[in-house]
Amino acid sequence: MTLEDLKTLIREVQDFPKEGINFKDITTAIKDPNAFQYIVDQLYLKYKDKGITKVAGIESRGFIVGAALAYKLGAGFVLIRKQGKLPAETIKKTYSLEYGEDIIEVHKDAFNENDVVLLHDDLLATGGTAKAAIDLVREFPVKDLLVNFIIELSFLKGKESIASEQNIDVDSLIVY
Ligand SMILES: O=P(O)(O)OC[C@H]1O[C@H](OP(=O)(O)OP(=O)(O)O)[C@H](O)[C@@H]1O
Ligand SMILES: Nc1ncnc2[nH]cnc12
Repeated sequence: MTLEDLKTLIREVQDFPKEGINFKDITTAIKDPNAFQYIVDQLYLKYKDKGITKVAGIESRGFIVGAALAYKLGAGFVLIRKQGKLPAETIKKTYSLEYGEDIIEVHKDAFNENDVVLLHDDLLATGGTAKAAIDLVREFPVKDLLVNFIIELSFLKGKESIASEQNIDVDSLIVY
């Protein structure tokens, strides 16, 4: 498996969920055992020496590889969820994304001062979701925060909007 092989396994669906959106569908990649293993292994190689204590995955597509990666790194896993799904006390952020608006939240006891957090999602588009998730993690006194995506849509400038102002290590496996 190579990055080029992986790219061919990501399906593009035109006009989903709205007209004008070219949706990058990872389901066709992660159902392939070699591709799924390749994604997790590539991210593991990048982060294995960074002292990551917790991977925080963004609902829902950020849970899939995020949880596998946390297991492989020997880290814990934290759920950043859409509003109303987490049972205990939370903190929340409203955000806009490429095709709408939403609220995400995380449990108030999710992180502590010993944590080096790797925030993970499948895809970076406008950066609205990631920025809200970064703001959530930044409410905790964590040691460090790194951010990772499987896919970045660079023409939407999401990386600029999250990395430049906040000086954060942001990386993506595939850039379109
Ligand atoms: O950079 P942005 O413009 O904010 O868009 C990126 C977000 O959009 C998608 O999630 P979606 O809200 O569709 O939810 P899902 O993972 O549950 O499908 C994707 O998984 C990212 O979380
Ligand atoms: N174009 C896109 N494809 C898949 N997920 C997305 N989330 C936001 N924009 C997206």
